Parts: sequence; structure tokens; C-alpha cells
Amino acid sequence: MIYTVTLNPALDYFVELEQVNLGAVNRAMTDHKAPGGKGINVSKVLKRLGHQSEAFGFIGGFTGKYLREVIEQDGIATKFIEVTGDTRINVKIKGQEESEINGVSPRIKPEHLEQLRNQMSELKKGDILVLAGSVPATIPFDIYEALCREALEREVEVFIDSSGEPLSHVLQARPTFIKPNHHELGELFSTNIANPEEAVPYIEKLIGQGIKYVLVSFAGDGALLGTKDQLLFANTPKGKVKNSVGAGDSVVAGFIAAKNEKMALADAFRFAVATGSATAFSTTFAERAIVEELMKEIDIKDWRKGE
Ligand SMILES: Nc1ncnc2c1ncn2[C@@H]1O[C@H](COP(=O)(O)OP(=O)(O)OP(=O)(O)O)[C@@H](O)[C@H]1O
Ligand SMILES: O=P(O)(O)OC[C@@]1(O)O[C@H](CO)[C@@H](O)[C@@H]1O
Repeated sequence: MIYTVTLNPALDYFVELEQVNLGAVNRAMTDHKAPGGKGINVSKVLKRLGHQSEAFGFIGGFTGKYLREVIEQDGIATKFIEVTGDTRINVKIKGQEESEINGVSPRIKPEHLEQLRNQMSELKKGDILVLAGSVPATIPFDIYEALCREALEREVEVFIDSSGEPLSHVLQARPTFIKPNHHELGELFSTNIANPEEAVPYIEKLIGQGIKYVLVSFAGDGALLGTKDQLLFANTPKGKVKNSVGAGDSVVAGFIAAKNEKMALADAFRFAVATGSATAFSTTFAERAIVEELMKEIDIKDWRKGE
């Protein structure tokens, strides 16, 4: 079974404007809302790709109630833990450029965290655990490291999509898979990474530390996937970006779906990148038929041989 954990879910509120004028009243042309948070998005995309998962995490208040209702209506099983405050609202603004204002998590008490750890103790060999998104300020930032160690001991595969301190700490536990974008990879090593060439030594370092899959995305400029034996590069398909929110989460979902379907590594990588682009090219999330179309535009090259 696939389990996603979103410690900091959100009600994502999307608004579209011609352009944003700071210091003025801005009126949206369109708006819509949706349950969000990186683990929840992974569950949503997995469902669209034909895979079941169960969503865990903390929700609260009227926004939390909305999240639970919509996610369950979408046919995704949930085991959320209820907290007292309201789940945050994250504002996603599409003007000339995309801007985001992510809200503040409600307080998570130690007993809530204990409850989550008890839930996680039921995972078993062969399960997949996705730990994704930011860690609320009221939770120790090394929580992913602790959850990851416990899961790996049970022979559960652990997929991480996070950044900053939670990501740098969890690396010490050697998760199965990480997917930083190139900025996040640079942040990990206190450097700037502008292109795939510059990313390669850092990917090799992470693989050397025992991480099985390191997938680094460069938005519309391709992606690299490193393993112990291979270093692959994928171009990204061409298209009009309508919404990049959740594109990274879609790459993670695509890779998990493909591995579940026993695709070979290069095909799984192609499927993952196509899923990211299918989300970027839609106003919501990837559809499987579009993913399969976009796959035809992606060539996988052996980076070291250049072919
Ligand atoms: N301009 C683009 N053209 C095609 N695909 C894109 C584009 N931008 C993003 N994508 C798709 O989205 C994936 C993730 O993009 P990116 O490298 O920006 O990661 P991220 O920062 O984690 O994403 P997110 O926008 O979810 O935070 C890419 O690998 C690609 O599949
Ligand atoms: O604040 P975090 O946890 O880092 O990211 C949260 C978030 O921006 O990530 C998702 C897209 O990846 C959105 O659904 C959500 O609002």
C-alpha cells in the first residue's frame, strides 16, 4: 500500500488576474479552491493515474473539514488526525508570473505527533511511505528523519519531497528517493546550481551516501535521475504552462505509479517527468491520457555517454 503523509496540508486558493498591483485593490478574473499540501497532491495524482493510496496528516477547523470531504469524495482513503486550529489557506496567484502566499500551520501538540507515530508503526514490508511538504513550526524539524528511520527498519520504501532543514536531516536516514528541484539541491550544499552539469557532482555525492534514487528537476529545462548504476537525463515536453502548483508532487506520484507498474527505470523516469509536465500544462492535475501523449516527446539519455 502507498501511504502519503502531509504534516502541513492547506486549502489552496487559486486566483487569476491580468496582473498584480501591489498596494492596490486587485480583482480576480477567476478563482477556485482545492485541497492541497504536497502529500495530498501525490495521493490525488496517484488516483488519477489509477493507483490507490491512503492520506495521513493533521487537519483542523472548517478548512480541515473541507479538505477531508473533498479528498474522500475523490475516492482517496484518509486517516487524518484532527487538531484544534484551522488548516492553513495558501494563496496561489497567477498574474504575469506565479506568486504564492503559504499560510501558517495550526499548532500540532505532542500527543498528535504521538498518534501519527503510532499510525506509522503499522506500516509493513513492501509498503511505500511518502513524506512531503513543510514541517509545521510546532513539530521538531527532524521528524522526517525519525519517521524515515522507523519505516526503513520495517523495510518500507521512503519517498521524500521536502526542502531546507527537514530535507537535510532526513538524508542522514538514507531515504529511498528524493526529488529536490535544482534550487533545493543547491540549498542543501550551500551553493547555486544553474544547470544539469552543475548538479551532477552533488547527485553523485547523495547516491554515494546511500540514497537509491535522486531525481533533480529543472522546471522546463529537463531532469536528471541518478542511481548507483545510472545517470539519466530527460528533456521536458514543450507546452504552455498554465499552473505549476503541484508539478513537482506530480513527478513523485508519476515515479511511484510507474515503479508500481514495474516499468523499467528509464520508462519510469519518462513517465514521472511527463506527469509533472501534464500537471504544469493543465489548470489542475495530470490526466493519464495526456501523460501518455507527453511521454512520446521525452527522450531519455545516458548523461555520461551523452546518448
Ligand atoms: N516550463 C515547463 N515545461 C514543461 N514541464 C514543466 C515546466 N515547468 C515544470 N514542468 C514539469 O514540472 C516538473 C517539476 O518542476 P520543477 O523543477 O519546477 O519542480 P518543483 O519546484 O518541485 O515544482 P513545483 O512547481 O511543484 O514546486 C518538471 O520536471 C516538469 O515535468
Ligand atoms: O508550504 P509547503 O508545505 O512547502 O508547500 C505547500 C504547497 O505550496 O505545496 C503544494 C504544491 O507543491 C501546494 O498544494 C501547497 O499549497
